[in-house]
Amino acid sequence: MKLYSAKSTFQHDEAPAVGVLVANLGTPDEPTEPALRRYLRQFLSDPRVIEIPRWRWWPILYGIVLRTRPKKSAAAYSEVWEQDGSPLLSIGQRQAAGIRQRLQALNDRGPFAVELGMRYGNPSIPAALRRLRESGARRILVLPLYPQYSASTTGSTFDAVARELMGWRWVPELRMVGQYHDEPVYIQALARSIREHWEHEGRGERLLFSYHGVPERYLLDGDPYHCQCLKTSRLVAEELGLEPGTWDVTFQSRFGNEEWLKPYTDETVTRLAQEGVKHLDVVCPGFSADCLETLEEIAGENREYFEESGGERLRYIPALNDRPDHLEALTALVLQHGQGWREVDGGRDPEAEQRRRAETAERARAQGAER
Ligand SMILES: C=CC1=C(C)c2cc3[nH]c(cc4nc(cc5[nH]c(cc1n2)c(C)c5CCC(=O)O)C(CCC(=O)O)=C4C)c(C)c3C=C
Ligand SMILES: [Fe+2]
Ligand SMILES: [Fe+2]
Repeated sequence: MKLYSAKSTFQHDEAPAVGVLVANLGTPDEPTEPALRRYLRQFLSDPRVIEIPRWRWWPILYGIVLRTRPKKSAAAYSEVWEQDGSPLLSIGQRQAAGIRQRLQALNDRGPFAVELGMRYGNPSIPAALRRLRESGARRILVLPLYPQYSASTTGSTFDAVARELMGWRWVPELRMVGQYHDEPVYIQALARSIREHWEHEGRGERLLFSYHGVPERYLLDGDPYHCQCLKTSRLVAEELGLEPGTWDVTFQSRFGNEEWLKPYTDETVTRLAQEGVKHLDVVCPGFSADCLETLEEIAGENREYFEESGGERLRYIPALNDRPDHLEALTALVLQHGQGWREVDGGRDPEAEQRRRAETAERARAQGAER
C-alpha cells in the first residue's frame, strides 16, 4: 500500500486554513433557451425542491416543464442580464470578495480562504470546495446566503456539500450556518437600508415584506421557513418603529399548481392598489442578492400589477447585496460560527498562544486542587 503521494505530502505541508464556502442558489450561464434548460433540469430534479415521488414528477418535468419553461424564463432573464452577466452571480462574487478581504485583514487570525459556490450552475459547490482544499483548508464553514432556513435551499446546500465530501479521503472539519433570520447585525442592516431608501426616494404609505414562497405542504411538514420569514419582518418593523397596519408579509414566485404560502404578493399588491394605496414600498429580505425574482418579478411585473390597478408608484428597495454593513454582518457570522477554531479565535501569535495555554493549564490545576 502506498502511504505517501506527492499530492498528500504537499497538502500536509501547506499552512492549514479555515475555508469559507459562501453558497447561493445559482443562475443560468446565459439567458438562452439551452442554458435555461440545463439550469432548470438541475434545479427541478432536486428532490429537496420538488418533493414529489420521482415516478410522478419526471414525466411532468421532461414532458412539459423542460419543453415550455426554458424559453419563457430565458426571455425573463434577458431583461435583467447585465454587462457582467447574471446579477446574482456578479453580486455573489463581490460578496465573497468582501468577506475574504475582511477576514484577511484580521490580525492574529487565519489564514482564511473564501470561495463562492452555487447550488445549481457555476461556479459549482464541488468546484469551490476543491479550491478550498487546494488552499489547505482543513476546517470548512459553509455560509448559505439564505437568512431563513428552508429544506429547499439551505437543506439542499448541505446535500451538495455532503455529496462532494463523500469522495474526499481527508474529510475536513465541517460547520454550517443554518439561518440568521433574527441576527441583530442582519436586522439592523435591513432596517438601515430601508431608512436610507426612504431618505433618498421618499416613503410610501405601506411597506410590503415579500419573500420567495414554498409549497404550503412544506410548512405543514415542519419546515421553519414561514415562521422565520414572519420573525424577520416583525423584528425589522420593530427596529423601524412601524405602526401596526402599515406593513404586510407576502410570498412571491409561485411554481406549479398546488397551494403555496399565502398571502401571495401579486394578489396583495393588486388588492392594495384597488383599496386606494397610491405609494407602495416593497423589500425582499429573503434575497441576499438581487436576482431575477426581485428585479424582474417585483420591480417589473408586480410594479405593473400595482400601477394597472390604480396605484401610482411601487418602489422596490434593493437587496443588501454588497453594502458594507451586509458584508460586515456576514463576516461577523463567520467569526461567530467559527468560534473554538484556533484560526478564528486567534493564536497565530505564538506568545499569545503560549499565554492562553498556560492559563488553561493553571485553571485545570486549580480545579484539580479543589476536588
Ligand atoms: C430565497 C429563497 C428561495 C426559496 C425558498 C426558493 C424556493 C423555490 N424556488 C423554486 C423554483 C424556482 N426558483 C427560481 C429562481 C430563484 N429562486 C431563488 C430563491 C429561492 N427559491 C432565487 C434567488 C432565484 C433566482 C435565481 C437567478 O438566477 O436570478 C426559478 C428559476 C427562474 C424561473 O424559471 O422562474 C425556479 C424555477 C421552487 C419550486 C422552490 C421551492 C420549492
Ligand atoms: Fe426559487
Ligand atoms: Fe419568478
